[in-house]
Amino acid sequence: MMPTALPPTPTPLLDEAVPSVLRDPAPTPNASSALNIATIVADPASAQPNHVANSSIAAPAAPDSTPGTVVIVFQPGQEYIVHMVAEVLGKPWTTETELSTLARASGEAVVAGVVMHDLQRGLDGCKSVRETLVVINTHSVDDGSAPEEALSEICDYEFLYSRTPFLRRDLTRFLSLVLGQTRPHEELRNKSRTNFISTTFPDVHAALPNLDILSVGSDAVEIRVDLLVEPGSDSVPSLKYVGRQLMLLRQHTELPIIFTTRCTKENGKFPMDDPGIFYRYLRRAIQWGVEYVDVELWLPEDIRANLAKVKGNSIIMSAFHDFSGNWKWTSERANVIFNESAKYGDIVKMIAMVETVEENYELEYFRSTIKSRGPGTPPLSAVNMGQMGQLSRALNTVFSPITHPLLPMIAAPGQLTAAEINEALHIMGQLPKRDLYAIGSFRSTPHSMFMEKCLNELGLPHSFTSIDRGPKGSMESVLMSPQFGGASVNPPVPASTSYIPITSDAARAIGLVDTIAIAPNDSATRFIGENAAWKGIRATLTRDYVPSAYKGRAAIILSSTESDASASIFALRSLGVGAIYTVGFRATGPLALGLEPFTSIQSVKLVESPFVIVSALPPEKSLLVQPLLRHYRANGRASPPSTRGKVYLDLTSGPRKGDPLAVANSAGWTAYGAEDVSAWITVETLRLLVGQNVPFDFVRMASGRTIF
Ligand SMILES: O=C1C[C@@](O)(C(=O)O)C[C@@H](O)[C@@H]1O
Repeated sequence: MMPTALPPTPTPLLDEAVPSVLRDPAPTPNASSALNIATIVADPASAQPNHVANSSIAAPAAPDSTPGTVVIVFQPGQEYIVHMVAEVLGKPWTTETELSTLARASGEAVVAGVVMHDLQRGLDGCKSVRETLVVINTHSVDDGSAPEEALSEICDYEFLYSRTPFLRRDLTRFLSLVLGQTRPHEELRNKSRTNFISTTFPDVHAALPNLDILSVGSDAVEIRVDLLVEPGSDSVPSLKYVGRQLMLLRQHTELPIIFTTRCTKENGKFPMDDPGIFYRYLRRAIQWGVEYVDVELWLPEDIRANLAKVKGNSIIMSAFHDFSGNWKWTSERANVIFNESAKYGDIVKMIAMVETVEENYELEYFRSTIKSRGPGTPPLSAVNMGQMGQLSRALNTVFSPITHPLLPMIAAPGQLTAAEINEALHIMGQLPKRDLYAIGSFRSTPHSMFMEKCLNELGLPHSFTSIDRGPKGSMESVLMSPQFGGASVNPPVPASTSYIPITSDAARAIGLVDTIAIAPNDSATRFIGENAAWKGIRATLTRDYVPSAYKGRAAIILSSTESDASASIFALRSLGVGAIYTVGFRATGPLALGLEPFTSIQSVKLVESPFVIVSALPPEKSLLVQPLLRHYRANGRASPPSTRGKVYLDLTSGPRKGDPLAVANSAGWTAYGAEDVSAWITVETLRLLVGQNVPFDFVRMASGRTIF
């Protein structure tokens, strides 16, 4: 989606206009907006501010605010990138170059644009407060140029971009990571199995057409920087080339990236005569906001230590490979290597070439000793190479390297695909066949065909059947059958349903279960009621804005019932939104605290402009949101940019009245429809049901289902 609502005129921050920019004054209501709230509110007379203070269930922790001042270094003529950063962060911006003034003045985070030639002078003037600034060099690669190395060096991070439709999302992802707003590893470290696809393309362009299918079953994508081949060069690809390749890959996958410079001794192409070159590339990868960097253990300790010091929010994967064939998991050396790796590695990867199947059992014993060390020990990702080592590739659970038939070559001897690993696990009895269901008021839908396709692609033995909810008691009997292995439930059922004895906190707070997943082994019950919808809604909301952009801002939710709105309320709360105004329903459930019903045009006039509007109205009422979208229009000059509405989420599906998405787009909102949310919900459902990751773009391209 292209950026919206860039400030049409500069919004100065440090002159007289400052108060008006930062204070978020209430917008002047536009008298011509035909706001007929009464047509939406079912029973206006009974709608009162809700002060239900009892059963409050905490929403997940809201994001931290962006710290201090974000300094955006830009090339002459590229000022728009400063505006875009400010948009993504939901913060005001300035081109004030006295960084010291800014650093001292700002209680509130701001974005300061500094043209590249002025940066050094600006930094010289603020040495004592340098650490309060996050300095990001931005560079457009559209003219084939690369950033000056000296400039990259003095900045904390660097964002390389081209002006494509992917720019906004890539920028959001980059900022979310480097500012610590998203921590992809937090989720992955708790997954029972994780895989990463080792791409081996000499040029990322070749990967793009198949990237979605290639990464089915992967939790991350490895870019083997040492295998990239820069046209016209037969040595190490330049940083300029690598930067562009990385940018391209990141624009085309939402998966975290692993940046690997594998050395010649460990089956790679990076020469080992100058370890400093590894530091240069890996340090730059951290500056580029790569989620995982692979740091080889043979590198001198000062290099590894320095990388750990500057890693920011990137995760360090320490890597050790032995190709000699003589290396033993049973030797004391295995412990020494693990301990040395654990000094600076967040994850320890150990890989050895083996000749016998017994060496897999030795590895499993070693793995168990590491596990028994308990909390504080970094997770071990360990496999054996060669055909004899394939068993260990199925048994490893932490970031297993996988390949795919569409790759030009395997990255290491004995690599398996995600499907082969799952098939092996099934044969060994580690992955029993389960009966999965879509339970709802539909028969075979494109959605269930898509699910079957995914199971097939992933080599999973499970069956997938769509069934109607049917008469009372029929769902219960499905759940009680011994083969029952999980279900997506659409429409969702109340979280209080008696035959779903355990529900997740989110499902309980939202009051609805839309997914029934198999509970972890140590649970008292066989399955657990989950809610995938709120995660889908949150993922959609944070595609073009960082989580903290929502913090403290107002939201409006339109719905005919509280239950249609509850997943949205929970998702918005998880983003730390401020006031939530409701239209069309009055909340009484666990999420009701702090919700304010709009009862009349007067109440609309009194409130601050919403940052986000969500409509969960039924199709026949869908057009009722349109006046609100026009009233709080996101473009135009009626109000200062920082007070305008930004995000519109339309959860209505099916044949509808009006075209709220078109209205939202033309009024300048960043608008998303139910299909986007549905695709994210499907991603989440698959994670919950079968523990596998299927990328959003693949789902968006290949499936579709309605949610409400
Ligand atoms: O470290 C590893 C593991 C690997 O060597 C393997 O054995 O599958 C493949 C490499 O691409 C990756 O960086």
